[in-house]
Amino acid sequence: MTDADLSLAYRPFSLALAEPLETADGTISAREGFLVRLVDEASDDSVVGYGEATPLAGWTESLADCEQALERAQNALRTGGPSEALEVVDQQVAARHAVSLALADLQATCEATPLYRYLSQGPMIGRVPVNATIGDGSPADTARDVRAAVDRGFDTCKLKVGLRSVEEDVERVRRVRETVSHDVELRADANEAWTYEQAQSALEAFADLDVSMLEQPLPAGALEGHADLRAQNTGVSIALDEGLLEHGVDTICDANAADVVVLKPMALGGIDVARKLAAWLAELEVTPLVTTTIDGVVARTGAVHLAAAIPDVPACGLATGGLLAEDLGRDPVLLEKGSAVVPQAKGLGVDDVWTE
Ligand SMILES: O=C(O)CCC(=O)C1=CC=C[C@@H](O)[C@@H]1C(=O)O
Ligand SMILES: [Mg+2]
Repeated sequence: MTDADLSLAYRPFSLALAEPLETADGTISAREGFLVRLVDEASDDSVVGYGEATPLAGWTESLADCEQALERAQNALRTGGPSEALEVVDQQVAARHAVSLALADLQATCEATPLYRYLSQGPMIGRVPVNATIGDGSPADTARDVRAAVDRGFDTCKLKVGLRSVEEDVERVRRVRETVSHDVELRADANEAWTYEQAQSALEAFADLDVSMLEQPLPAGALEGHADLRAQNTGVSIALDEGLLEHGVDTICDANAADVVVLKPMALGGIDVARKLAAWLAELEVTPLVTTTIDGVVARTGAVHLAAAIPDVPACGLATGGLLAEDLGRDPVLLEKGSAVVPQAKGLGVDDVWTE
Protein backbone atom coordinates (compact mmCIF):
# COMPACT_ATOMS: atom_id res chain seq x y z
CA MET A 1 0.00 0.00 0.00
CA THR A 2 1.36 3.42 -0.89
CA ASP A 3 -0.18 6.57 0.55
CA ALA A 4 -1.25 7.80 -2.89
CA ASP A 5 -3.60 4.83 -3.26
CA LEU A 6 -5.77 5.76 -0.29
CA SER A 7 -9.06 7.57 -0.76
CA LEU A 8 -11.41 8.80 1.95
CA ALA A 9 -15.18 9.22 1.71
CA TYR A 10 -17.66 10.27 4.39
CA ARG A 11 -21.42 10.40 4.72
CA PRO A 12 -23.72 11.83 7.36
CA PHE A 13 -25.94 9.79 9.67
CA SER A 14 -28.43 10.39 12.46
CA LEU A 15 -29.26 7.75 15.07
CA ALA A 16 -32.14 8.15 17.51
CA LEU A 17 -31.81 6.89 21.07
CA ALA A 18 -34.41 4.35 22.15
CA GLU A 19 -35.18 6.64 25.09
CA PRO A 20 -33.55 10.01 25.81
CA LEU A 21 -30.61 9.66 28.24
CA GLU A 22 -31.09 12.18 31.05
CA THR A 23 -27.81 13.47 32.48
CA ALA A 24 -26.90 16.48 34.59
CA ASP A 25 -25.16 17.81 31.43
CA GLY A 26 -28.39 17.68 29.43
CA THR A 27 -30.52 15.18 27.59
CA ILE A 28 -29.08 13.09 24.76
CA SER A 29 -31.87 12.01 22.41
CA ALA A 30 -30.09 11.47 19.08
CA ARG A 31 -26.53 11.13 17.80
CA GLU A 32 -25.56 12.73 14.53
CA GLY A 33 -22.24 12.33 12.81
CA PHE A 34 -20.26 11.02 9.85
CA LEU A 35 -19.26 7.55 8.84
CA VAL A 36 -15.84 7.48 7.19
CA ARG A 37 -14.54 4.90 4.74
CA LEU A 38 -10.95 4.61 3.56
CA VAL A 39 -10.23 2.47 0.54
CA ASP A 40 -6.85 1.23 -0.57
CA GLU A 41 -7.46 1.38 -4.32
CA ALA A 42 -4.21 -0.46 -5.08
CA SER A 43 -5.13 -3.67 -3.31
CA ASP A 44 -6.78 -6.32 -5.50
CA ASP A 45 -9.68 -6.83 -3.13
CA SER A 46 -9.96 -3.12 -2.18
CA VAL A 47 -9.10 -3.28 1.53
CA VAL A 48 -11.25 -0.81 3.49
CA GLY A 49 -11.03 0.87 6.89
CA TYR A 50 -13.96 2.44 8.74
CA GLY A 51 -14.07 5.41 11.06
CA GLU A 52 -16.80 7.38 12.79
CA ALA A 53 -17.06 11.01 13.87
CA THR A 54 -19.98 11.61 16.23
CA PRO A 55 -19.60 15.05 17.80
CA LEU A 56 -21.27 15.73 21.15
CA ALA A 57 -22.00 19.28 22.32
CA GLY A 58 -19.75 20.26 25.19
CA TRP A 59 -17.28 17.44 24.51
CA THR A 60 -16.12 17.87 20.89
CA GLU A 61 -16.25 20.27 17.95
CA SER A 62 -19.65 21.04 16.39
CA LEU A 63 -21.16 18.93 13.61
CA ALA A 64 -20.42 21.70 11.05
CA ASP A 65 -16.77 22.04 12.14
CA CYS A 66 -16.45 18.27 12.05
CA GLU A 67 -17.71 18.12 8.46
CA GLN A 68 -15.29 20.83 7.34
CA ALA A 69 -12.43 19.01 9.03
CA LEU A 70 -13.31 15.76 7.25
CA GLU A 71 -13.32 17.59 3.93
CA ARG A 72 -9.84 18.91 4.71
CA ALA A 73 -8.68 15.40 5.63
CA GLN A 74 -10.06 14.05 2.35
CA ASN A 75 -7.98 16.55 0.36
CA ALA A 76 -4.89 16.26 2.55
CA LEU A 77 -4.90 12.49 2.20
CA ARG A 78 -4.79 12.86 -1.57
CA THR A 79 -1.96 15.38 -1.58
CA GLY A 80 0.07 14.51 1.52
CA GLY A 81 -0.92 11.06 2.76
CA PRO A 82 -2.10 9.85 6.21
CA SER A 83 0.14 12.02 8.39
CA GLU A 84 -1.08 15.18 6.66
CA ALA A 85 -4.69 14.00 6.85
CA LEU A 86 -4.31 13.63 10.62
CA GLU A 87 -2.52 16.93 10.94
CA VAL A 88 -5.31 18.97 9.33
CA VAL A 89 -7.89 17.58 11.81
CA ASP A 90 -5.65 17.89 14.85
CA GLN A 91 -7.95 20.40 16.58
CA GLN A 92 -11.25 18.65 15.73
CA VAL A 93 -11.30 15.65 18.03
CA ALA A 94 -14.30 13.79 16.55
CA ALA A 95 -12.98 14.18 12.98
CA ARG A 96 -9.53 13.06 14.10
CA HIS A 97 -11.13 10.09 15.84
CA ALA A 98 -12.75 9.04 12.56
CA VAL A 99 -9.67 9.45 10.37
CA SER A 100 -7.29 7.76 12.82
CA LEU A 101 -9.71 4.86 13.40
CA ALA A 102 -10.16 4.29 9.66
CA LEU A 103 -6.38 4.30 9.15
CA ALA A 104 -5.85 1.86 12.03
CA ASP A 105 -8.68 -0.43 10.86
CA LEU A 106 -7.22 -0.52 7.36
CA GLN A 107 -3.68 -1.16 8.59
CA ALA A 108 -4.73 -3.88 11.06
CA THR A 109 -6.84 -5.48 8.30
CA CYS A 110 -3.82 -5.50 5.95
CA GLU A 111 -1.80 -7.17 8.71
CA ALA A 112 -4.65 -9.65 9.34
CA THR A 113 -4.62 -8.68 13.06
CA PRO A 114 -7.54 -7.71 15.30
CA LEU A 115 -7.37 -3.99 16.00
CA TYR A 116 -6.65 -4.34 19.73
CA ARG A 117 -3.58 -6.47 19.06
CA TYR A 118 -2.41 -4.04 16.39
CA LEU A 119 -2.71 -1.34 19.10
CA SER A 120 -1.18 -3.18 22.05
CA GLN A 121 1.11 -5.74 20.39
CA GLY A 122 -0.08 -7.64 23.49
CA PRO A 123 -1.73 -10.97 24.29
CA MET A 124 -5.05 -12.29 23.05
CA ILE A 125 -7.93 -10.88 25.12
CA GLY A 126 -11.33 -12.56 24.95
CA ARG A 127 -13.50 -10.16 26.94
CA VAL A 128 -13.53 -6.78 28.62
CA PRO A 129 -15.82 -6.07 31.61
CA VAL A 130 -18.53 -3.46 30.97
CA ASN A 131 -21.07 -1.51 33.02
CA ALA A 132 -24.73 -0.82 32.32
CA THR A 133 -25.57 2.88 31.97
CA ILE A 134 -28.71 3.98 33.84
CA GLY A 135 -30.12 7.48 33.22
CA ASP A 136 -31.95 9.71 35.70
CA GLY A 137 -35.37 8.52 36.85
CA SER A 138 -37.54 8.16 39.94
CA PRO A 139 -36.25 5.88 42.72
CA ALA A 140 -38.70 3.15 41.61
CA ASP A 141 -37.76 3.46 37.92
CA THR A 142 -34.04 3.51 38.72
CA ALA A 143 -34.36 0.38 40.87
CA ARG A 144 -36.37 -1.32 38.11
CA ASP A 145 -33.79 -0.39 35.43
CA VAL A 146 -30.88 -1.65 37.54
CA ARG A 147 -32.75 -4.89 38.32
CA ALA A 148 -33.37 -5.40 34.59
CA ALA A 149 -29.67 -4.78 33.80
CA VAL A 150 -28.56 -7.24 36.48
CA ASP A 151 -31.03 -9.80 35.12
CA ARG A 152 -29.40 -9.32 31.70
CA GLY A 153 -26.03 -10.24 33.25
CA PHE A 154 -24.46 -6.92 34.25
CA ASP A 155 -22.65 -6.86 37.59
CA THR A 156 -21.66 -3.19 37.41
CA CYS A 157 -24.17 -0.34 36.94
CA LYS A 158 -23.43 3.35 36.57
CA LEU A 159 -26.25 5.67 37.61
CA LYS A 160 -26.61 9.19 36.36
CA VAL A 161 -27.09 11.54 39.33
CA GLY A 162 -27.11 15.30 39.85
CA LEU A 163 -30.44 16.20 38.21
CA ARG A 164 -32.35 16.02 41.51
CA SER A 165 -31.58 17.06 45.05
CA VAL A 166 -28.80 15.09 46.74
CA GLU A 167 -31.43 13.63 49.10
CA GLU A 168 -33.42 12.28 46.16
CA ASP A 169 -30.31 10.84 44.50
CA VAL A 170 -29.37 9.14 47.77
CA GLU A 171 -32.90 7.75 47.94
CA ARG A 172 -32.54 6.40 44.38
CA VAL A 173 -29.31 4.64 45.30
CA ARG A 174 -30.88 3.31 48.53
CA ARG A 175 -33.78 1.83 46.56
CA VAL A 176 -31.32 0.25 44.12
CA ARG A 177 -29.28 -1.24 46.99
CA GLU A 178 -32.43 -2.72 48.49
CA THR A 179 -33.16 -4.32 45.12
CA VAL A 180 -29.74 -5.80 44.26
CA SER A 181 -27.11 -7.48 46.43
CA HIS A 182 -23.67 -6.13 47.29
CA ASP A 183 -22.26 -8.39 44.55
CA VAL A 184 -23.47 -5.71 42.15
CA GLU A 185 -21.01 -2.82 41.85
CA LEU A 186 -22.73 0.57 41.81
CA ARG A 187 -21.19 3.74 40.44
CA ALA A 188 -22.59 7.26 40.10
CA ASP A 189 -21.82 10.03 37.60
CA ALA A 190 -22.86 13.59 38.52
CA ASN A 191 -21.50 15.33 35.39
CA GLU A 192 -20.21 18.34 37.38
CA ALA A 193 -23.58 19.06 39.03
CA TRP A 194 -22.63 19.60 42.67
CA THR A 195 -21.10 22.11 45.02
CA TYR A 196 -18.41 20.84 47.35
CA GLU A 197 -20.88 20.58 50.25
CA GLN A 198 -23.39 18.65 48.14
CA ALA A 199 -20.67 16.32 46.86
CA GLN A 200 -19.42 15.73 50.39
CA SER A 201 -22.84 14.77 51.71
CA ALA A 202 -23.52 12.53 48.67
CA LEU A 203 -20.13 10.87 49.11
CA GLU A 204 -20.81 10.00 52.76
CA ALA A 205 -24.23 8.54 51.98
CA PHE A 206 -22.90 6.68 48.92
CA ALA A 207 -20.10 5.17 51.02
CA ASP A 208 -22.73 3.73 53.41
CA LEU A 209 -24.58 2.29 50.41
CA ASP A 210 -21.42 0.65 49.08
CA VAL A 211 -21.11 2.78 45.94
CA SER A 212 -17.67 2.06 44.47
CA MET A 213 -17.05 5.15 42.36
CA LEU A 214 -18.27 8.74 42.03
CA GLU A 215 -17.54 10.33 38.65
CA GLN A 216 -17.07 14.07 38.20
CA PRO A 217 -19.07 15.31 41.22
CA LEU A 218 -17.74 18.89 40.88
CA PRO A 219 -17.18 21.20 37.90
CA ALA A 220 -14.18 20.28 35.75
CA GLY A 221 -12.16 23.23 37.03
CA ALA A 222 -12.39 22.14 40.68
CA LEU A 223 -9.25 20.00 40.88
CA GLU A 224 -8.52 20.88 44.49
CA GLY A 225 -12.10 20.08 45.48
CA HIS A 226 -11.80 16.64 43.90
CA ALA A 227 -8.47 16.13 45.66
CA ASP A 228 -10.11 17.07 48.99
CA LEU A 229 -13.00 14.64 48.38
CA ARG A 230 -10.45 11.92 47.62
CA ALA A 231 -8.49 12.72 50.75
CA GLN A 232 -11.55 11.88 52.86
CA ASN A 233 -10.86 8.21 52.18
CA THR A 234 -14.51 7.20 52.24
CA GLY A 235 -13.78 4.07 50.20
CA VAL A 236 -15.58 5.58 47.18
CA SER A 237 -13.13 6.17 44.29
CA ILE A 238 -13.18 9.60 42.66
CA ALA A 239 -13.21 9.52 38.86
CA LEU A 240 -12.63 12.48 36.54
CA ASP A 241 -14.16 12.63 33.07
CA GLU A 242 -14.82 16.23 31.97
CA GLY A 243 -11.78 17.12 34.12
CA LEU A 244 -9.42 15.28 31.77
CA LEU A 245 -10.37 17.48 28.82
CA GLU A 246 -9.79 20.61 30.89
CA HIS A 247 -6.54 19.70 32.65
CA GLY A 248 -4.74 16.77 31.04
CA VAL A 249 -3.10 13.81 32.79
CA ASP A 250 -0.12 15.52 34.44
CA THR A 251 -2.09 18.28 36.15
CA ILE A 252 -4.69 15.81 37.46
CA CYS A 253 -2.03 13.47 38.81
CA ASP A 254 0.09 16.27 40.30
CA ALA A 255 -3.03 17.48 42.17
CA ASN A 256 -3.86 13.93 43.40
CA ALA A 257 -7.37 14.67 42.13
CA ALA A 258 -8.44 11.24 40.83
CA ASP A 259 -8.30 7.51 41.50
CA VAL A 260 -9.74 6.84 38.05
CA VAL A 261 -9.73 8.84 34.80
CA VAL A 262 -12.40 8.24 32.15
CA LEU A 263 -11.19 8.10 28.53
CA LYS A 264 -13.71 8.91 25.81
CA PRO A 265 -11.89 8.31 22.52
CA MET A 266 -14.35 10.52 20.60
CA ALA A 267 -13.59 13.49 22.87
CA LEU A 268 -9.83 12.85 22.95
CA GLY A 269 -9.13 12.63 19.21
CA GLY A 270 -9.03 8.87 18.74
CA ILE A 271 -8.23 5.49 20.22
CA ASP A 272 -4.52 6.01 19.49
CA VAL A 273 -4.48 9.15 21.64
CA ALA A 274 -6.58 7.47 24.35
CA ARG A 275 -4.25 4.46 24.46
CA LYS A 276 -1.22 6.66 25.08
CA LEU A 277 -3.10 8.47 27.86
CA ALA A 278 -4.07 5.12 29.40
CA ALA A 279 -0.44 3.99 29.51
CA TRP A 280 0.63 7.31 31.00
CA LEU A 281 -2.09 7.17 33.68
CA ALA A 282 -1.21 3.59 34.59
CA GLU A 283 2.42 4.63 35.03
CA LEU A 284 1.26 7.32 37.46
CA GLU A 285 -0.88 4.72 39.30
CA VAL A 286 -4.21 6.19 38.24
CA THR A 287 -6.70 3.74 36.74
CA PRO A 288 -7.82 4.38 33.13
CA LEU A 289 -11.38 3.47 32.17
CA VAL A 290 -12.92 3.64 28.67
CA THR A 291 -16.43 4.85 27.75
CA THR A 292 -18.18 5.89 24.57
CA THR A 293 -20.06 9.12 23.89
CA ILE A 294 -23.10 6.95 22.97
CA ASP A 295 -21.63 6.28 19.55
CA GLY A 296 -22.60 4.17 16.55
CA VAL A 297 -21.24 0.69 16.07
CA VAL A 298 -17.98 1.77 14.39
CA ALA A 299 -16.75 4.05 17.19
CA ARG A 300 -18.20 1.78 19.89
CA THR A 301 -16.32 -1.23 18.54
CA GLY A 302 -13.17 0.90 18.32
CA ALA A 303 -13.60 1.70 22.03
CA VAL A 304 -13.96 -2.03 22.82
CA HIS A 305 -10.65 -2.69 21.02
CA LEU A 306 -9.06 0.18 22.96
CA ALA A 307 -10.25 -1.30 26.27
CA ALA A 308 -8.87 -4.71 25.22
CA ALA A 309 -5.49 -3.06 24.63
CA ILE A 310 -5.37 -1.73 28.24
CA PRO A 311 -4.07 -4.26 30.78
CA ASP A 312 -6.47 -5.05 33.67
CA VAL A 313 -9.02 -2.45 32.63
CA PRO A 314 -11.97 -2.16 35.08
CA ALA A 315 -15.61 -2.36 33.89
CA CYS A 316 -15.96 0.19 31.08
CA GLY A 317 -18.91 2.25 29.78
CA LEU A 318 -19.10 0.36 26.49
CA ALA A 319 -22.54 -1.23 26.73
CA THR A 320 -24.16 1.79 25.15
CA GLY A 321 -25.36 0.21 21.89
CA GLY A 322 -28.63 -0.77 23.55
CA LEU A 323 -29.36 2.91 24.24
CA LEU A 324 -29.72 3.48 20.47
CA ALA A 325 -32.96 2.75 18.62
CA GLU A 326 -31.02 2.17 15.38
CA ASP A 327 -27.41 1.69 14.36
CA LEU A 328 -25.02 1.97 11.43
CA GLY A 329 -24.85 -1.77 10.94
CA ARG A 330 -24.60 -5.14 12.61
CA ASP A 331 -22.90 -5.10 16.03
CA PRO A 332 -19.91 -7.50 16.09
CA VAL A 333 -19.63 -7.19 19.89
CA LEU A 334 -21.66 -9.65 21.92
CA LEU A 335 -22.50 -8.62 25.48
CA GLU A 336 -22.44 -11.59 27.78
CA LYS A 337 -22.47 -11.83 31.59
CA GLY A 338 -21.33 -8.27 32.11
CA SER A 339 -18.56 -8.46 29.51
CA ALA A 340 -18.08 -7.41 25.92
CA VAL A 341 -16.75 -10.25 23.79
CA VAL A 342 -13.85 -8.74 21.85
CA PRO A 343 -13.98 -9.33 18.06
CA GLN A 344 -11.07 -11.49 16.90
CA ALA A 345 -11.53 -10.90 13.14
CA LYS A 346 -8.93 -8.73 11.40
CA GLY A 347 -9.19 -4.97 11.94
CA LEU A 348 -12.24 -3.54 13.73
CA GLY A 349 -14.41 -6.47 12.72
CA VAL A 350 -17.21 -4.17 11.54
CA ASP A 351 -18.61 -4.63 8.05
CA ASP A 352 -21.76 -3.96 6.07
CA VAL A 353 -21.99 -0.39 7.35
CA TRP A 354 -21.47 1.29 3.95
CA THR A 355 -24.25 0.21 1.67
CA GLU A 356 -24.29 1.88 -1.76
O1 LIG B 1 -19.92 5.57 30.93
C1 LIG B 1 -20.99 5.05 30.54
O2 LIG B 1 -21.55 4.15 31.18
C2 LIG B 1 -21.63 5.44 29.23
C3 LIG B 1 -21.24 6.76 28.67
C4 LIG B 1 -21.71 7.95 29.47
O3 LIG B 1 -22.14 7.80 30.58
C5 LIG B 1 -21.65 9.26 28.88
C6 LIG B 1 -21.58 9.43 27.54
C7 LIG B 1 -21.70 10.70 26.95
C8 LIG B 1 -21.86 11.81 27.72
C9 LIG B 1 -22.01 11.76 29.17
O4 LIG B 1 -23.29 12.15 29.57
C10 LIG B 1 -21.74 10.41 29.80
C11 LIG B 1 -20.57 10.54 30.79
O5 LIG B 1 -20.38 11.60 31.34
O6 LIG B 1 -19.79 9.63 31.05
MG1 LIG C 1 -18.96 10.96 32.89
